[in-house]
Amino acid sequence: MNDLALKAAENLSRIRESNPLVHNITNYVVMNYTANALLSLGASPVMAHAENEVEEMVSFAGALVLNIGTLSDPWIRAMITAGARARAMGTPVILDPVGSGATTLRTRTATRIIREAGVTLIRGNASEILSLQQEGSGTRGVDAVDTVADAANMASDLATELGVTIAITGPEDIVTDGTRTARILGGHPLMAKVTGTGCTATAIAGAFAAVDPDPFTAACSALAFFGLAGQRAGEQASAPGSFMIALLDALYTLTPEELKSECHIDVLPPAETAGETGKLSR
Ligand SMILES: Nc1ncnc2c1ncn2[C@@H]1O[C@H](COP(=O)(O)OP(=O)(O)OP(=O)(O)O)[C@@H](O)[C@H]1O
Ligand SMILES: Cc1ncsc1CCO
Ligand SMILES: [Mg+2]
Repeated sequence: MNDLALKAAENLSRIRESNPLVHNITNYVVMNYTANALLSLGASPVMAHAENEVEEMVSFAGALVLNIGTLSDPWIRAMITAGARARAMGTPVILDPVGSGATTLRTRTATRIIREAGVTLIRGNASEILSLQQEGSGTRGVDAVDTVADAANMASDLATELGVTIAITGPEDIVTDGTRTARILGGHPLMAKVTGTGCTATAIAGAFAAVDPDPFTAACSALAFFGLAGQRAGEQASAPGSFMIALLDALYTLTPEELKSECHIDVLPPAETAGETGKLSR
């Protein structure tokens, strides 16, 4: 057990005690599941995307989650407006750049939100994160076509350049703020067979950011918690439908004590990051 595991347990307790409101401007595909995931975890979700409502809503939220999964122009304006208000209030803003790299609209919107909406934490799969630096990345849709190791090699520099924390998910997860880097293990292959588990990881990161002012430790805590819940769900269910339900249940039943003793978070040395086959130099 290390300090990050202790912090994860403390953050989970804080969420369950304080029930933070998480304002989500998210996609149609995952709205219901992510709202249920936040409720199971112990947070309070609200989905609100009307341009003339988001400033008021975000003003009493503990965190704002922006997800570009099903974009349209009014939603983009709402995300920028909500982000600006969150930034002015010092409220954490978490971005999920769903499908960034697949189309020009997605890539441009993701980078615009990062510039204009006060983003503190970005959570995406490897291809989405790579696209934030490389024009013309090979993403075809919302699923990753690159490995976590590919993206981890550049994420630390990108985090420094953008002044944000970056979380890359996949079979293993990497979190970096440019100075500190951690690897989180856990989860289950069925997580990639249920749509929106990445969006759910991002929403959960919103709940942790609402109780932890350090986006790096908030992201490590959230992914360690979600990874352990995925592992538990995989022990209960062997196919995607029942896995979805088992995952929601695991978010509800996992205790801070279990998280502290069973989660897998490794702090990586400054000059190294991890790949699926071992350590890679940055
Ligand atoms: N093969 C795997 N083994 C273990 N955990 C996994 C695996 N694939 C994904 N995960 C976990 O699933 C969650 C979602 O990660 P993923 O990278 O698939 O997101 P995503 O591609 O953005 O998903 P979506 O777009 O469907 O929301 C993360 O918590 C990650 O750790
Ligand atoms: C499948 C899909 N398409 C747009 S958003 C989304 C949910 C997973 O990212
Ligand atoms: Mg995604």
